[in-house]
Amino acid sequence: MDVFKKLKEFYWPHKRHFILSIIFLFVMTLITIVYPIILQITIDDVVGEGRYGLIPYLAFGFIGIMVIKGIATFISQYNGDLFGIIAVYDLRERLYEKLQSLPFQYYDNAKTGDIMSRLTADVEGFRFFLSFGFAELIRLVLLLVVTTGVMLYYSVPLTIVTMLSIPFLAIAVYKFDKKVHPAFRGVRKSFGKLNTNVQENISGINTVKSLSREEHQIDKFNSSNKDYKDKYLFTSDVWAKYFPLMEFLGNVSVVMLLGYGGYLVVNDSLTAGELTAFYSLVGFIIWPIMNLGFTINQFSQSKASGERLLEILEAEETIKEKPDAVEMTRSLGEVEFKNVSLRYTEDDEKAINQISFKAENGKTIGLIGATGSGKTSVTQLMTRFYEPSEGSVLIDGKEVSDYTLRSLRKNVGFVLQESFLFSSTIKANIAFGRPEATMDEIVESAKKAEAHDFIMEMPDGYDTMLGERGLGLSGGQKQRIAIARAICLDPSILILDDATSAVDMQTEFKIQKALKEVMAGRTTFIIAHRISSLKHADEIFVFENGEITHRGSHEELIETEGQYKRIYDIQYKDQKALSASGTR
Ligand SMILES: Nc1ncnc2c1ncn2[C@@H]1O[C@H](COP(=O)(O)OP(=O)(O)OP(=O)(O)O)[C@@H](O)[C@H]1O
Repeated sequence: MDVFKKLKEFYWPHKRHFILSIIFLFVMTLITIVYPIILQITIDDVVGEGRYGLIPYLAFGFIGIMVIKGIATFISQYNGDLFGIIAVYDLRERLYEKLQSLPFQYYDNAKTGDIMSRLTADVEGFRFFLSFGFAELIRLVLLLVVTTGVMLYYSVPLTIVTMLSIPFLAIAVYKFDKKVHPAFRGVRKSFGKLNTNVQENISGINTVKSLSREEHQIDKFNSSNKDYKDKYLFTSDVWAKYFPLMEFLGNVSVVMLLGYGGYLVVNDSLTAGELTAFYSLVGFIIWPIMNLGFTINQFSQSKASGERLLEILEAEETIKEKPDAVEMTRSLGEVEFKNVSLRYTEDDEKAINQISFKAENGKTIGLIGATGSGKTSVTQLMTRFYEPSEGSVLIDGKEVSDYTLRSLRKNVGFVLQESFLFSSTIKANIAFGRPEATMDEIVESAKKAEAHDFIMEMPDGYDTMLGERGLGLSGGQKQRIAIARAICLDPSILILDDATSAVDMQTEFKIQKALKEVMAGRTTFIIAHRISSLKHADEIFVFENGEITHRGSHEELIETEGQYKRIYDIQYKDQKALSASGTR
């Protein structure tokens, strides 16, 4: 029950609907119990004693209580449903908010398909129990108590005999739950995996097709699909084994009732009407107890779902805002690293090691080095995507952790190697970081990013809808929209992480010309593998194994023996050879 206790804050505020539903459930249940009593009166008094004048009263009385039962059923079901629907509405909202606030570290290991299945199937599983399962359990207890009361009123010994097999039934139900709960947890997990498979395949369809790995993907899906099927079949197996046992135990009750009850009627200790009423009443107990298997089934599913939802809700938010965090208004763009090291996880080597530098406002810093040398890691610390393991990162002389996350990130614009475009209009994509931007500002940003001309050639211009992940645009076009998005944000610090690697040299030259204007007055970090992309930087840092091994201007670095000069020689060798042959 721990899961339900922990998730109480979502459903308990709506207890009004639950209580209403339960009150009318009481009414419904009590009326149900009246049926066998009417049956008993009809058999014993009307048929047995020939008092046919009672028939109209019984008939109208019966219709009357049917109407009341109908109304009670409506109110009970409607409120029960409402209770579940409203509770999971809040829950879904909170889950989504939590997903937005979880740090990058969480997403490093998370699988999209699995998260999706938690937000959909697991939330639904939880709702189903809130809406129906809870009420069903209460109905069962109620039926047990009231029915047993009426049975005891008719005949104490017959009640005892009839109830003899009930403890065995209860044990079978308990054992069933013990088996079925872990099985359902397995089913939920497997469904998450299945979803992950589908989602990854669709997201990576280009890679799958270009490497002709469709067969492999199909096999992978089939194995997940089979695992899901097997897990589900296992629960069916448990269900199929226990259900006949429970039914058998239920029927033992009925046999004992008919045997002993018949004996009592023959001995005139019980009337025929009372035996008939007893028979119906036993059905009211046996069915819900057998049904308890189904309700427990639901309960197990929703408990397993609740556990998976709690895993998200309770995931640690490693990057928290301080209670006294200050707003960063317009940053000056002064970035300083003091002996900063970063280790992504305890077991990892340091991704960056003892980095120190100071970038004055308005300056352009180039970062170059082999892949995995730590360039991106440096920039991710500026926006607190990750927290440094040692040292401090300062902006405008203050630790980045002293600022509110929102204001900090509003001041830093990123253009990544592969930026994400949403399936929305071009206009909305450019203004994503600043939805209040005017149309003029959007167009201005696009012009600076050399994107305006191709946008205008599109059928609906800025209102053109983009496909998922910007499908329908070339790599270079997508990149220019991403650059326009960063320009539109008007940040004090701009980070271009391999931003122009997807465009051809000519477009890169054009974008760089535009970016020069954009970079004016902002501190810019350019991460690039091409020297041409960063040679105009005020200072260039050369990264090797997480450390800055050389720093200086382009001119200084090509005069120094080292990594930068080696890269320069490789990239410009052909050019030098060409010009040498030209001068000969
Ligand atoms: N999210 C992460 N979790 C764990 N390790 C990471 C993560 N991101 C990067 N790393 C590791 O940190 C090191 C530095 O990576 P980083 O991305 O900073 O390099 P980079 O110089 O930007 O490389 P590239 O030029 O390929 O983009 C690498 O060894 C990488 O494997």
